[in-house]
Amino acid sequence: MDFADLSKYDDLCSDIFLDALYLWFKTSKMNTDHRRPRIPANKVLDIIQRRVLQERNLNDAIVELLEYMPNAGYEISDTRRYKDHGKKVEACLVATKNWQVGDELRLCTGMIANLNPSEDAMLRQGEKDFSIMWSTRKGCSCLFLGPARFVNHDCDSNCKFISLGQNSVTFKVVKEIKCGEELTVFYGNHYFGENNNECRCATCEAHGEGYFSTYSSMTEDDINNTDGRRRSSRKRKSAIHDDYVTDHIPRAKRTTTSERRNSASVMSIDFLCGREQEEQQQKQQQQQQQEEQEQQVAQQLSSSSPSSPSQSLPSPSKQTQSIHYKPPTSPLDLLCDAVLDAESNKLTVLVGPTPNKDTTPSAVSISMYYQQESSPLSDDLSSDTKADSAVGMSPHSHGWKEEYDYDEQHQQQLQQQHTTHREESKDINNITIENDDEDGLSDFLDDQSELSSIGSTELAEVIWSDDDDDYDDDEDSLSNENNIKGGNKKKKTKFITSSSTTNGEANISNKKLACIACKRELRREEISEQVGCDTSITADLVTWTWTPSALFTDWRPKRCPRCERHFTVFRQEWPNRKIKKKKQVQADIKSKKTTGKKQSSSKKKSATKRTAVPTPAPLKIDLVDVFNNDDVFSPLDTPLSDFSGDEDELFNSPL
Ligand SMILES: C[S@@+](CC[C@H](N)C(=O)[O-])C[C@H]1O[C@@H](n2cnc3c(N)ncnc32)[C@H](O)[C@@H]1O
Repeated sequence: MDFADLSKYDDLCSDIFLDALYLWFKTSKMNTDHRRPRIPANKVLDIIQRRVLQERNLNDAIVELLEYMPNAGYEISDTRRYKDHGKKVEACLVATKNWQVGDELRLCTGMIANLNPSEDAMLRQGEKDFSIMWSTRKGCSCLFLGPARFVNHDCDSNCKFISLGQNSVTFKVVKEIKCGEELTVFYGNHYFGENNNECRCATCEAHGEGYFSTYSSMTEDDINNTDGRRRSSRKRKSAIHDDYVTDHIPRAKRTTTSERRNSASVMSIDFLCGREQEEQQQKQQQQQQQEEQEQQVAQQLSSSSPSSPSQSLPSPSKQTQSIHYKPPTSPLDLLCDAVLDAESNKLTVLVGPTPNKDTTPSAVSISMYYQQESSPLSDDLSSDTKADSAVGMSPHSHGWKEEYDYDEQHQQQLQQQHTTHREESKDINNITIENDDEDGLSDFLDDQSELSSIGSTELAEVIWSDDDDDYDDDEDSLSNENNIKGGNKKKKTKFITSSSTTNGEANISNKKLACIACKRELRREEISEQVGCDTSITADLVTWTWTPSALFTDWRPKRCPRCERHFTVFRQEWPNRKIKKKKQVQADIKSKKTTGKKQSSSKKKSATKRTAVPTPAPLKIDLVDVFNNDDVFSPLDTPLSDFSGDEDELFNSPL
């Protein structure tokens, strides 16, 4: 991919998937003439449906989609730290889970395209040099785009760049990161002026350095030239370019002025090139040379043809700020192109109890996340309900998994899956869908995602109570059976995980909805207010962060009132489902009552606390079928929340 393509794709994808659907401001664009494609979200869905689902041509676009997902362990968020004294908002990367040293953010990648000197100059002229790296090895500047390009610099960063295959970059965690913290890398020693004295990172602020240092660090000229105010980082950068001595330039090639300039003001990617990748880099260089030769030949050929479109294109030096070297392509084509070029594949959505191993790691799951009571749940695989479609490739077990002690047998099973998965994906150093894995998505699943992505939608049991506000009752002390039997009208929602029901024993726990990021519990009234629904159906609400899965639904994301960063509350897909489950549970309770007399007294005691519910078969919805089947629902026309079709057909049909 050359830099022009990369720029266009990045502009397009940021526009569609970030600006239009997620952020409330526009992210910076490489092409100043970039216009938001007049493709409504439905159209995007349509494209995905036709090109990806029907034609079954998945490719790196799916990877791109997954990369933009929050449960990759990060999300693209907003910050006012870095520009215009907090007046201008910029993008940043924020962790959506805890990360540990050594973890790799495999779903936060950036692509690098080489820049030739004129392209480089053009970008600088148009002040589009906010994401340029210098590669000593390649001896050229590189354009760095993709989700990873939103990483900001910190002088004591918590991540570092690492190479992820050819021309792809990701991050390795070098300092423990807590959920909600910004992900940062170290760009270089002089990226923000000499010795980064215009750096506005949190570390500089804490130590009174960089931009936050006293004016004593400014030269008299600086003060005179700026009426006592600091020059902008960019002005300062250019002002000091020529003052640089080579000693200031870390590891960059120190030959020409322009190269020194590059080195001073761009991120260095030297450290991406570990020794173990030497060979790969050489191959890369060879391939690059070959490509360049091919390009030259192609250029010669095209210039010999008068009708050639490339001839009408302006030379880079005549370009203004746009990066269109190629004949304009419609955004639709761009998106389609990005979506094509992959092996035939099938995207499956699982909605239902924890599927067995055979169905697992490949699925993109619509699942839910409920925050547990603070007491550990020994009998409940609460983690089954974590919202996810893809998560990071953390080599460690941590995060929620640490917090909850769950079914041992299930844990072993999952660990085994994880090991198998790890072995299968050991050699993969690039995020591509290219393994033998049936759905090709297992690479995106780790010890967490295997649990969460395959996670079950729990069986919801509703119990009615007189005290609607009593949200904090100890559910363990409650018996569903007793509550119903005793005519207690307090409404309680109990969730019975499939993992527990496999033991023939229903483990029940009352769960609260909470923001995934800030963990703030959301009260039903609040949720009702947010989603505009009656409090009586808040049991159907689930917490989500933004995910492409939401593209396939009509869920309306809302921001968490506290952290104001995460889209939190959505309607469940099929609100009426609860009623079915309730009936089912009641029926089970009834049948249990008749057989209950036969139970031993100890078993009786246990039966009053827990209700065994047969595990329904997991509902696998082939998106192709779903999208094609108007009888089920059409995500393009009918909001899922309005779905009033035959649920029995949906939930009880054989898979
Ligand atoms: C690779 S981009 C990072 C993403 C950027 N925030 C955005 O919204 O596009 C680099 C730009 O981020 C800003 N930036 C990142 N770290 C910074 C820091 N420590 N101090 C000042 N500006 C910073 C500068 O504007 C810089 O040109």
